[in-house]
Amino acid sequence: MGVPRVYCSCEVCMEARTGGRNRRYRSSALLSSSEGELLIDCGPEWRTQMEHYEKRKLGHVLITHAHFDHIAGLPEWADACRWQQQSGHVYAPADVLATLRKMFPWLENQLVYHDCSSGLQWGAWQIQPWKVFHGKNGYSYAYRFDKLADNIKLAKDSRPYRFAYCPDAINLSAEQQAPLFGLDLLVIGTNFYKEEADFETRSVYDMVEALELLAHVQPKLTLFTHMSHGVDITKNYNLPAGVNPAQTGMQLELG
Ligand SMILES: O=c1ccn([C@@H]2O[C@H](COP(=O)(O)O)[C@@H](O)[C@H]2O)c(=O)[nH]1
Repeated sequence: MGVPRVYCSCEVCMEARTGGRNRRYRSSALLSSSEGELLIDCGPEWRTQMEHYEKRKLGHVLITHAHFDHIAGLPEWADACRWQQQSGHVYAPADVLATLRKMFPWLENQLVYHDCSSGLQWGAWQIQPWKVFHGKNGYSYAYRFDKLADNIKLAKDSRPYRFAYCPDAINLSAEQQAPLFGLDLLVIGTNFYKEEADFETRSVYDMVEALELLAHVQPKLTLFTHMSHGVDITKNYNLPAGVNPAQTGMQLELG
């Protein structure tokens, strides 16, 4: 979630406006591989971030669900593609693509839609979507990324890298938790440290609930993303080893 919230003057939002450690964009990640770059979600800060990283081109975007904070950058990207006389490629399950068609009927002039319901191979990565409960907002998709074994012999007892990206979920069923086992890295959304609102009004895990999930699925490393003003990054939440809040611009070597 973006911080500061325009309507809010809480301590976290005020710190974001002044000190800036709590200033956060909507969640998104860029996967670089031998195949090129794949952006995961394309929110309203897409242009700001492209400018910040001095990037002029983007060819491929994977979408978790068609909510404003994950797709609002698509029209601007499509416009950039038009001026660069290139096609952009969007990957999402069929129902997400159908919603995008209704919301932005003109985008397919410039963007090519690919239904990835049955998975997608991206360079060394096998990518698989699965449906996750998104509370009052219905459902979203999460993605699991399994690195394909290459010719390099792996050390004994090691195996190719696996990670999952799950920004918008809450109260996952046992079946929905299954792809979260055996991960090297889990990126999971937590709006608040502890959210006090009624469960029926909520849509994303808080950190306290996510820590219970982590104790069960036991990823080697976890990054919390999608943090709203319910998380004060200047505070010490005494998170366990291997669990950290994500930071804008952070980079990780995957495997
Ligand atoms: O149907 C919907 C519901 C919400 N949104 C956008 O999602 C965020 C709020 O996200 P949470 O996942 O509930 O934290 C906000 O930007 C809404 O505008 C939507 O686009 N469509």
